[in-house]
Amino acid sequence: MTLCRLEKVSKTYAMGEVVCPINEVSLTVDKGDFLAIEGPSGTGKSTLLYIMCGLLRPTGGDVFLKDENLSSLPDTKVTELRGDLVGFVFQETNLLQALTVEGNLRFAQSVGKGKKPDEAKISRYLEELGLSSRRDFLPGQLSVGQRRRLIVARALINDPQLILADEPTNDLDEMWAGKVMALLTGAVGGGGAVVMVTHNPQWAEKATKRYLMQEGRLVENGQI
Ligand SMILES: Nc1ncnc2c1ncn2[C@@H]1O[C@H](COP(=O)(O)OP(=O)(O)OP(=O)(O)O)[C@@H](O)[C@H]1O
Repeated sequence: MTLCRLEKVSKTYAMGEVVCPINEVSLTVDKGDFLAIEGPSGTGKSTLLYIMCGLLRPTGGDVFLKDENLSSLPDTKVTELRGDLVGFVFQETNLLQALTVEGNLRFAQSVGKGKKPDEAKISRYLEELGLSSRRDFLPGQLSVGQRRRLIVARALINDPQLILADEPTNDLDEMWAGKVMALLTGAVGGGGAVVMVTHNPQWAEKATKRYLMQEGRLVENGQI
């Protein structure tokens, strides 16, 4: 089953200089896929993930989440669809600074598809990601790596079918990076799909398909 499909998607930014990081990219993400996207800094990898879930509208082409063409939907509907289907591991740690670790996860549950608190699941993720002793801390009181793990927990807490992960192992030591990769792989095994942007070939090797972002195009098995 296809979870996300891009058809000849392009994106141009016009902030003085015109930049076209994405140029007629087509891609299909099916259940069971674990895609890694690699490529030099500034080549449009984050832009692509944002477009895939409707956080950013493309300049051209079509984006489908399941069977819904996002270009024909208003922002409110796109937000709803994204909440039902997608978990996003942001590269920037954009946590809610006034809420505790546990509060951030509870908030994510309240706006997610179930809209119900599930304390047992929160405790399980805190345990798995080594944050149990920090559950009452504010994000500003965490280490950078702990914040990264919280961002991962937040993305997974609603069991999304499609996980878009932007450099999810950044700031993590080998042990925690391995744990995050195991959670992502487990989500794929459980019937989901992952698209992961990474600069780390060791983790990219765990994917079922590898792509290189190069001059606005996605090249399968491309070499840096
Ligand atoms: N909001 C924006 N306005 C104008 N230009 C932008 C905007 N966002 C990104 N860009 C430009 O688009 C290009 C691609 O950026 P993007 O963040 O997608 O790259 P990336 O491959 O994810 O980079 P990195 O590996 O460093 O995270 C960059 O040249 C960047 O300057």
